[in-house]
Amino acid sequence: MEKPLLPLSSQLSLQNRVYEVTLNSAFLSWKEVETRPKRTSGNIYGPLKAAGSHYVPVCEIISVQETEEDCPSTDTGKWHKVPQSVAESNQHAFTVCYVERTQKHRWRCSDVTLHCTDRTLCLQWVQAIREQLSLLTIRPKRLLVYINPYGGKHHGKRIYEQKVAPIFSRASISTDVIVTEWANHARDHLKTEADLKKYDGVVCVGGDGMFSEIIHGLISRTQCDSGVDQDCSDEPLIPCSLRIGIIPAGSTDCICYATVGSNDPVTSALHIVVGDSQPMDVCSIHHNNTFLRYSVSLLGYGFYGDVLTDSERKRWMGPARYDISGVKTFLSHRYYEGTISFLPADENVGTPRDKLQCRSGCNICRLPSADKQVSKDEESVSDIETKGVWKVIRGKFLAINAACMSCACPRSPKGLSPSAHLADGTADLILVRKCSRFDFLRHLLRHTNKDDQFDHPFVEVYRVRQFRFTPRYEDTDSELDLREAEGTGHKRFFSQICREHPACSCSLAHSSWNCDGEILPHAAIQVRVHCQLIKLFARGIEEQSVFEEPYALSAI
Ligand SMILES: Nc1ncnc2c1ncn2[C@@H]1O[C@H](COP(=O)(O)OP(=O)(O)OP(=O)(O)O)[C@@H](O)[C@H]1O
Ligand SMILES: CCCCCCCCCCCCC/C=C/[C@@H](O)[C@H](CO)NC(=O)CCCCC
Ligand SMILES: [Ca+2]
Repeated sequence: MEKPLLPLSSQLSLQNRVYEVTLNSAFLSWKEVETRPKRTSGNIYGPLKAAGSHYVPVCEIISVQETEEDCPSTDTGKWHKVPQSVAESNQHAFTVCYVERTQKHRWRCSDVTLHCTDRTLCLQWVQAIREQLSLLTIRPKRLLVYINPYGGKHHGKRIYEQKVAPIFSRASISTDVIVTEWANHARDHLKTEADLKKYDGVVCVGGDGMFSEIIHGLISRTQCDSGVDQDCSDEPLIPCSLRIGIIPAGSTDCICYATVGSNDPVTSALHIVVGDSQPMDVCSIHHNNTFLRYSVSLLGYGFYGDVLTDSERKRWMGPARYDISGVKTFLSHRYYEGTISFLPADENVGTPRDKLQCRSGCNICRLPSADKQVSKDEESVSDIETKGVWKVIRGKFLAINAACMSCACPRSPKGLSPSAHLADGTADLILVRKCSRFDFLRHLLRHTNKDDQFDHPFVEVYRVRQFRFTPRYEDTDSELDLREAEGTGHKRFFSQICREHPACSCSLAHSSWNCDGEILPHAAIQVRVHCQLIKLFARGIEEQSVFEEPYALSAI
């Protein structure tokens, strides 16, 4: 068959109505054709108004296939599939599967089956659409999938098999699937074993902790292959080339929610299929000259560190563990002393309180940042950063949080820092100073409603590129001793007394850092944001108008 020329246009039928169907390089459209009813006793009724126009962007078509029509069997009267070749002439049809937007940023697969008068026309349509799809080279063809069977409510395997695998197979994506057998299985496999050249992306089925494993594996592998020493906190890191898809199956699923707008496995699978790409910042965390971990969502000392420490003992409860530990930690109302020093970001990346939320195609994330200029100017990141002025803040804090992105999640739909950006090379540093329980509750509750959680005299927020934290107890050896001692009732008693009587020079009160849901082994840390170090199969949260009026005719 000859190569079909575009635009291709035919009159095809859909649910017994005739449609003008057109394919060009951007859209597939179908529009009902004006029809005149048959003449009866010389009267003409009409013309009837043309109704129902539909536009599907080619980049949102998932697949096309020739359709097998259902016909009644002559002997049994039951319905069964008849291969297209033996079907009646008008029953030649093809089905196009495409993305449909529903509520709350969710995507669904929708189908349209168009009937042709003959098979040649039908095959011409299938071929033309397939050809357009083959031009979309950003779409992944081969994926490496890791499933954490124990994330969230332990539904990861079922979610993948029932909701995601059928979509991948419909989109002709081939997969190698690994169901993890131990913690850090995925990380270590990516770091040392996986033949990454075979794949166009990596898919993570699980929660934020599982995603963290994947990025640690990929980032370490990339640095190792390029000879970059991760222990050296000054050295710029090499961006990872493979994109990562997240199929949410965890307890918080904040990275998925904040990059897609929902924690829905089908939506995430469709963002992977269409080959979306969203760059993301990553924080590196060092203790002296030792690399500790990477973080993309929350780095929290004090309140969120304590919630996590307590909730780890309650893993068996599933996602509810965070609510129980949250209430317990809130009631304990502990505060911590320490010093934060930070390097503020330039003004042109906005401020944490400017209410300019990061959305699909965000202008702030497209600005060249200090980090991104490095290769152009042949100037090292540290040269640029030392030109800034470090600020130092000392005090008593209930919480010290750093968010590289909004950290929106079902618990807090606007997130920990609603105006933080996914890919601007900065993090928002939030300091919650010691205040009353009542005030802290008001602050926490504002994460769940429209009020500004930073609009309190005891809360400060800064947009930063780097920061350091030193707890008041300085001696790192005693830090470890304390951790070991915490288990004994005797020490816990004295530690409590010391917290409540700060005049006592012991200063035993200490917390831990919650790093994307993992506890860090040190409290004294140095953090630096690496602009756009990784890429996800996502596009950021779409503006609501895209959902309300998809492809309004006036816009085309
Ligand atoms: N096969 C496995 N057995 C035990 N632990 C695993 C396995 N695979 C992965 N893990 C670990 O399980 C931890 C939790 O996983 P995950 O993030 O998927 O779920 P979650 O903690 O319920 O969700 P969230 O991180 O969103 O709060 C991760 O730290 C990961 O390293
Ligand atoms: C009394 C009302 C209180 C309401 C408070 C709501 C505040 C919610 C802000 C949520 C911010 C989540 C940030 C994401 C953190 C993840 O990297 C991490 C791993 O999944 N999850 C937690 O640490 C789990 C953190 C859970 C905290 C409760
Ligand atoms: Ca950022």
